Amino acid sequence: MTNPVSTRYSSHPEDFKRYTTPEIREKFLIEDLFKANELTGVYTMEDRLIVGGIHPVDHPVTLVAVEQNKAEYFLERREIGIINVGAPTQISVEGEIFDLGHKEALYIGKGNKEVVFHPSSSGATYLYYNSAPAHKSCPTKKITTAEAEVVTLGSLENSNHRTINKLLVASVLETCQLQMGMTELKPGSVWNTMPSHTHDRRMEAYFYFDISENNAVAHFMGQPDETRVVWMKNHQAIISPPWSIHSGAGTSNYTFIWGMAGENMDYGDMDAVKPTELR
Ligand SMILES: O=C(O)C(=O)C[C@H](O)C(=O)CO
Ligand SMILES: [Zn+2]
Repeated sequence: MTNPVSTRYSSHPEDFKRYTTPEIREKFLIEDLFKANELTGVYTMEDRLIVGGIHPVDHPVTLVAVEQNKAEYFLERREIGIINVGAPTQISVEGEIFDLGHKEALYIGKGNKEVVFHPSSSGATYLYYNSAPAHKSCPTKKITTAEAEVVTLGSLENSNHRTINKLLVASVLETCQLQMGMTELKPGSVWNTMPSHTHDRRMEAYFYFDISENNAVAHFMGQPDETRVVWMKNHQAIISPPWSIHSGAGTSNYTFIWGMAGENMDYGDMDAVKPTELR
């Protein structure tokens, strides 16, 4: 069987400035996350995060080690966070069943051998995941938006009114280095992460969804003094190296999942950049 997870190497910010649009898309954009009855992924050398999708259609999908792990099983030295962006479904971990509703998250700690993703009985199953190396086993836990740390930022006047649901963060549960959450833009607002920021201590990945038909998101990346744009469609993800801003403006409102790994677990550790400082 071919390896369902491909490798992407890290880029130097000076090299990034010389990339063409197709090169930026090839190195950072992840276009086809969901394939029927498969787990797909990209293993980025940016903090070794694996970013991917699981799409069980007519039979369950099992989490198995990929070539990059060189391990007996996927979670031998890793943790994983999964957010359901499709119909309510079930995930079994060492035989224990977790019911995962739309926009709910499941954290599974290092050391769990048997993880099975089941097709939903009530619609299409789309599970988005991030996985990071882990040094110890933290308890497996489901987190709903009611259990998340929720903050509302921005305003309609600034077109950036949004709710940040911090699902898998240190204030909600214990993880080794993974942090994940979901930001929902209010109707009429289109800007995420504006004012923007970088955090050299952590890389980040964004996954855009709930983008309605014929709409798209212009995702901005690069060092603050020399940015580039990547046009993104529904169900696409993008890798943000630690030196890069990660902001987006949609042609309509949308939702996205952010995930981070790296040096610290402090969600608020960001180096803010004013809109007037961007180039
Ligand atoms: O809209 C936002 O602002 C975000 O969602 C920001 C992300 O959570 C982020 O970049 C965390 O570092
Ligand atoms: Zn960030």
